[in-house]
Amino acid sequence: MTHKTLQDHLAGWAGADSLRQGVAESVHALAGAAVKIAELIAAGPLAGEMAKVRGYHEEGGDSQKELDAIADGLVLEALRLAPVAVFGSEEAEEPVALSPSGMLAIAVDPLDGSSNIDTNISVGTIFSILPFTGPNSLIQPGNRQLAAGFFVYGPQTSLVLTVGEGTQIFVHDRLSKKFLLANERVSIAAETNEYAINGSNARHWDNAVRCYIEDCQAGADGPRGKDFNTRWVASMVAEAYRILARGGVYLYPGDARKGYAKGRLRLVYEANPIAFVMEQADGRATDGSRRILDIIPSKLHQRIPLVFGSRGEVERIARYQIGSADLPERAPLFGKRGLLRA
Ligand SMILES: O=P(O)(O)OC[C@H]1O[C@](O)(COP(=O)(O)O)[C@@H](O)[C@@H]1O
Ligand SMILES: [Mg+2]
Ligand SMILES: [Mg+2]
Repeated sequence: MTHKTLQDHLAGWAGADSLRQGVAESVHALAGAAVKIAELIAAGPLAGEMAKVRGYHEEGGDSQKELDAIADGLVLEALRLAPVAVFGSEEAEEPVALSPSGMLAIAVDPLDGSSNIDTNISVGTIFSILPFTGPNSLIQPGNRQLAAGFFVYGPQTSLVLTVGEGTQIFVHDRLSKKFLLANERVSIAAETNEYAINGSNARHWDNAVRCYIEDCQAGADGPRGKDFNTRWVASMVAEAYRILARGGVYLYPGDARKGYAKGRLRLVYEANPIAFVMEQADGRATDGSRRILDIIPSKLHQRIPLVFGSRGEVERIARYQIGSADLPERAPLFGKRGLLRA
């Protein structure tokens, strides 16, 4: 069986359109960097002390691992050769100006799930490609994205990509050294019985999240009338890939811990690209109630509560948020606070 290459797929999409050709070039540049990152991850401890903490992000205080910084450098180096005017990264406080004639702005999480790189689980690189519109190009709403996606460094090195015409999955073929099309039209089941959330934060959740999870956990004996499975890899790209493959819902809500009022994830280079991929695969992504892609970012490293995955479940969670009338058994429990804490 022959598989279409990423090259052919993007060339067909871009045609003679120069903006699209720029997007295609950028995706190829990202793919080149991803293959190098995948090699380092596959070498694990043989590649050196990649999991060593080398510092803390100024914004938010999360730790930065050696490999976070190396991945960031590889992505930046690759994008210098693409028509990119400005590059924003989780690993750099400020955006970096690249080609003065570039027509694109690209925001990246070079290594998502990096707190797990020493545990041999799947991690990845997330990217969002926007048109360059001037100094604020990186903080356009997600609905302006031209393309977005993520690479997963797991048993397979995969690329999940959308250019706004559905979501496709490519797998890196080690023999031909090319990304080959494995799924041309990903479609997430609307209904699911799997949810992913870090349950250790339960005591910090607000009423809406607590009620939703309690109802799932009550299973066939509760208001949902069916049993649920919990899944939590603590690597969003791995969760997103699983949801694309077999449905499910992921939640990282805001909670009462210090610094977590808006959750943990970043709007510009985590939530927006994941939301674009999800919607193009018939799924949904919200901050609990609002569509992620319509939120206007205020700054590059802004956090946002994030819920994504199977459409029916994401929509149901929004109804818990507002204590909607079609959840009568739960409505009286809804207190003052929703997923979006002020
Ligand atoms: O450790 P926690 O709080 O459960 O958070 C896990 C989440 O944080 C992330 O690791 C955030 O991404 P980074 O690794 O890029 O900081 C997600 O991949 C994951 O879902
Ligand atoms: Mg991340
Ligand atoms: Mg990261």
